[in-house]
Parts: sequence; C-alpha cells; structure tokens
Amino acid sequence: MEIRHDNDYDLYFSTVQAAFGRYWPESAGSGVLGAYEKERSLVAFAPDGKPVGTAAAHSFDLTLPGDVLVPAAGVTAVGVLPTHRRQGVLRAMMQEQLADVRARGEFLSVLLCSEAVIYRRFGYGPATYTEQMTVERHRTEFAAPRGAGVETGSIELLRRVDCGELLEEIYDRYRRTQPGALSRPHRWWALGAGHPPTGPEPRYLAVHRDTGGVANGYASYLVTDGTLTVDEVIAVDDAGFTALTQFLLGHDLVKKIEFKHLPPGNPLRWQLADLRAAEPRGTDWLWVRILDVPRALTARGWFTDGSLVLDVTDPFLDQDGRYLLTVRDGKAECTRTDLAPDLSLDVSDLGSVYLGGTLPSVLVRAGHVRAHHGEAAGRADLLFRSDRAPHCVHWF
Ligand SMILES: CC(=O)SCCNC(=O)CCNC(=O)[C@H](O)C(C)(C)COP(=O)(O)OP(=O)(O)OC[C@H]1O[C@@H](n2cnc3c(N)ncnc32)[C@H](O)[C@@H]1OP(=O)(O)O
Repeated sequence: MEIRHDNDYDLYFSTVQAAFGRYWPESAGSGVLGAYEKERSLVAFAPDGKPVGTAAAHSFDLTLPGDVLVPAAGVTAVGVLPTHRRQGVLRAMMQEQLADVRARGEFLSVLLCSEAVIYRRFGYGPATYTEQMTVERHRTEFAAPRGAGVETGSIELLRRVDCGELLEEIYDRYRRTQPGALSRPHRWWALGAGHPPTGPEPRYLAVHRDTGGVANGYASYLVTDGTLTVDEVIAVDDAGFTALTQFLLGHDLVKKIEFKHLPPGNPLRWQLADLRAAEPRGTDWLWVRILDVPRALTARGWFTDGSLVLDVTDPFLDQDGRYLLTVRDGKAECTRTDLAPDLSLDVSDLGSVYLGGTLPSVLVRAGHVRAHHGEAAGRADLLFRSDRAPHCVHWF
C-alpha cells in the first residue's frame, strides 16, 4: 500500500465520499471538506493503484488550562472504502499521519470520533465533554438572582447573513480563555465550513453586548416544529451566558428549548427555579493524542504545586517513558527519571486527563490507570485539575 500526501481536492473529495458512502451537497471548495489543507491530506492507494482511504488534518490552535494557546493537528475525514476495511489501511494512515504531525513540530493531535472504539489504540483519549439540555417552555422560570451574574447589558437579534465578522470576533475572544477550545480560522467562516453558526444554514443570532456596548457573546438558534434548537452559546463571561440563556428560554410559542452544546459545570440548571427542569445529558467530544510528553506537560498552566512520577506506555509509537512531573508556581518541569512510579498509564489516558476534564482517580477506579500507592490518585486529581472545565464546540 502507498500513502501519498498533498493530494488534489477532487481525488481526496471523491475518496472521502466513497469511504462514507455519501454524496454531500457541498461542491468542490466549500463546506468543511473545502477547508482541507492540501499538504495535510493523505490518500492511501491499494497495490492496483485504486484510492481506498483518506485521512486529513486541519491546523488549529488549542487552548490549554492557564490560557495557553498551542498548535494542534485536527484530524478529520478518516475513511476507508468498505471493500478494503480491516486490512490495516487505517493503521498505516495513522502511522503516517502522526509522523507528519511530529515532523511539523506539533506535539498534540485532536479529533472527534465517529465511534468510541476506534482511536484509543492509536493513543487518543477522550478529553472534553459536552452537555445537551432540554427544557420545556413552561418550566423555564428563573430563580431570583442574588449574586454575581446579574445582567445589565443588551441583546440584538440578527440573521446569520447579517453578522459579518462579528461572530468570528466574539468566538475568538471566547476561545482564548476556554480550555479545550479550538481556533476557528477566518477561512472557515468565509467558507461556511463546519456546523452552524459557521455554516450557511439559516440561523438567528442573539448577540449580547455588555453595558459599554461591546459585543461579548452570541447564541445561534432556529425554531422548527415548536422546538427552539440552540447550536451554541458563546460568551466571554457568566453575565453574557446568563443573559443569552434567559433570552432563549423566554421565547414565546415554543414547547421546548434544546441546547445542543453546553459546557459541563455550566450554571444554567442552578439558575432555574426548578432544578429538575433541565437534566443534562453528556457525551465525549474532543479526543487528545499527546506526541511528546515533556513538551505537552510543560506547555499547560497548573494550579497546584506538587509532583508525580508517571510511567507512560505508548505502544503505537513505541515510545514508552517514565517522567518526573514537578509543578511550582503554575509552571511544570518534566524530565525522564528512574524513580519509582506513582501512576502507570497509557498515553491515551494521559490525553484524557491532560486538559483537566477527566479525573485520574476515575481512570484508576476503572482499571485503566494503575496507582502504585494510596495517595497517588488523589494527588493526580489535584494536580491535573483545570481552572475551568474544558469544552470544545467546534465541529470538524
Ligand atoms: C476523525 C474521524 O474522521 S472519525 C471518522 C472515522 N471514519 C468512519 O467512521 C467511516 C466508516 N469507517 C471506516 O471508514 C473504517 O471502518 C475505519 C476508518 C473506521 C477503519 O478502517 P480500517 O482500515 O478498517 O481499520 P484497520 O484495518 O486499520 O484497523 C485497525 C484496528 O482498528 C480496529 N477497528 C477499525 N475500525 C473499527 C470499528 N469501527 N470498530 C471497532 N474496531 C475497529 C480493527 O479491528 C483493528 O484492530 P487491531 O488493532 O486489534 O488490529
């Protein structure tokens, strides 16, 4: 099998379509597939020269805990023709792609997976989670606010087509302080790539402005058949989030409001008079693959002093290693060590805990991670925590 880089769009696009068995309406050069980066598109060819698989990557910035922005490969469009599955095509493409990511100097790769059983073997672990929430209109009464978050700004209603670059600017401010968020390059907005509100589908946009008139949040929504569906609520602070959710929940002539993407730990349920009116349903979202343990661990911000010895296995890249992680005053050092380990874990589990969205102790209790003494899991929980729950709304 041969894997070629730098493929023409038509070859790449037609192979992705065949692998997924779909005809997407988007024509060449538009939508999420149009956002492809030629030099990062891989196509696998069978010995007879037929293209049988694809894997591509977008160049994103990922926000780490501590408001640190780092480049990350956003893996996408992975597919193998149904006639050539379970013959190692994906495995070969993953090897090639991770080597390419590393050659570019990136130490993180991220993806959204179609099935949760595929990517752990390649070193990816679920690292951010997202919540859906449905609230019936007649149960949307807010509890009387007492403290912070009381809103005095304003909301303007716009159509998607009238927003210009306003959403892009708000999103960019928001994602810089939200761990787990990905950049949405300008090209994506221009191409209408990704899910609403990036895409061209008709949407209403509630844009929030603070008391000084500065736009600092938006919510994208549409009403169909009595349901108001909210694609995303993006706000740079809690006051904006509260004002936008209050606006959406107060919409007349709808039976229910469905939030598709809320960050774990958001305050909405607690703001309703009826706590049970909004039961969250969670799912995994962004999966993280660490390619260079010391670089990854020293890049993020830390919030508790301490140290841990981590025995990390990485069978896919054949690069096991034992590391001493020492955190002082928000900064980490990470060096190879021969000291006895506190935790033994696969690199996919390190990816899961990296952004602070998965507790190491849960992975210990699940039997994924081995704790070598009674204090190890608790110490890891404290150390890996983030300043806020990681969340990613970007679809790619
Ligand atoms: C980031 C994204 O783009 S997510 C989108 C992923 N793509 C899809 O879901 C499209 C439909 N599916 C496909 O195209 C293919 O089935 C793929 C890409 C998922 C797998 O491609 P294949 O070439 O068949 O995988 P390959 O033969 O290399 O298998 C590698 C390993 O993964 C396992 N595996 C692959 N796909 C699956 C699956 N869907 N479920 C469970 N195990 C799987 C194989 O059994 C094999 O296991 P092993 O490590 O024990 O040997």
